[in-house]
Amino acid sequence: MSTSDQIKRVSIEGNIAVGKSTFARLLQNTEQDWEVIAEPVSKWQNVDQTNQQSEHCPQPTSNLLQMMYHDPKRWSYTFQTFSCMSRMRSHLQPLSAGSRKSSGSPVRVYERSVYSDRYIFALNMFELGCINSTEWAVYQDWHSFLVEQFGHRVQLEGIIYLRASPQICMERLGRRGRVEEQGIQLDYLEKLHTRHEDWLIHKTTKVHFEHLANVPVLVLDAEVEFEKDLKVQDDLLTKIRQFFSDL
Ligand SMILES: Nc1ncnc2c1ncn2[C@@H]1O[C@H](COP(=O)(O)OP(=O)(O)OP(=O)(O)O)[C@@H](O)[C@H]1O
Ligand SMILES: Nc1nc(=O)c2ncn([C@H]3C[C@H](O)[C@@H](CO)O3)c2[nH]1
Repeated sequence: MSTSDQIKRVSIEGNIAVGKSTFARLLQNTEQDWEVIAEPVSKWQNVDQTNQQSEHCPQPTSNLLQMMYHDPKRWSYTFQTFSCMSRMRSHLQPLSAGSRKSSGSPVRVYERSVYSDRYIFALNMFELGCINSTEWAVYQDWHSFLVEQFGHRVQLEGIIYLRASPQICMERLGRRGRVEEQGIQLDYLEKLHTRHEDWLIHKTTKVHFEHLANVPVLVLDAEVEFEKDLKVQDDLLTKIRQFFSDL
């Protein structure tokens, strides 16, 4: 078996600002065999336009994250195509040299996935009326096609769900102060919270891939402050080690 067949692929899922990046950094700094792939937010904030430069379009980048939050009806479909393609690229990225050489059991951890792109965000935008029914049909068609074509290369062996109330996420979002997110209301985080609960806890979201319906989910209480508390970190890491070894 090659290393790429042995590797376990896990995504970290959770509401906006629940602490995924913070948690992912903790994992990255814990074990060499754990490779973390960050969410490609900076790509969304800097869409490269250098190939299309002309007198009418002189700026080399545009901030699609900002555009989506500013005018969601106009930009949500475009955003979801771009976010999902960038997540596909992350899933397909070759293994790092460290993971290839690993004699242990390498785990690749993604911050979100092509599945949360569809079953959390795109679905939510459709339900909010920011993606119309034609756009939703087109999105689902190419999403299913690509996931089926790439097969095991985009499959997950496990999901870690960082769970916290929308109110806690709202406070953390405010503290983080990312400029594009300043207009986000609690109501939006509540809707995303419900989407996560339906998908990962109640399992009532209809998913279109057999492996995804049966994927193990580890639910972690993300309300606790773990950034500076070593005891809490230790408890979380014990759960993670057990989860990874059971996959
Ligand atoms: N367990 C925690 N307790 C208290 N504050 C936290 C905790 N985890 C993260 N934070 C803080 O909350 C803010 C958001 O965290 P982070 O950027 O990791 O969220 P995220 O889930 O990756 O966000 P996004 O959904 O935008 O990718 C940061 O300011 C971080 O320092
Ligand atoms: N509409 C929409 N669709 C997505 O697939 C998606 N993924 C992340 N985000 C937003 C949440 C944070 O503000 C910021 C960083 O996570 O980007 C998304 N927004």
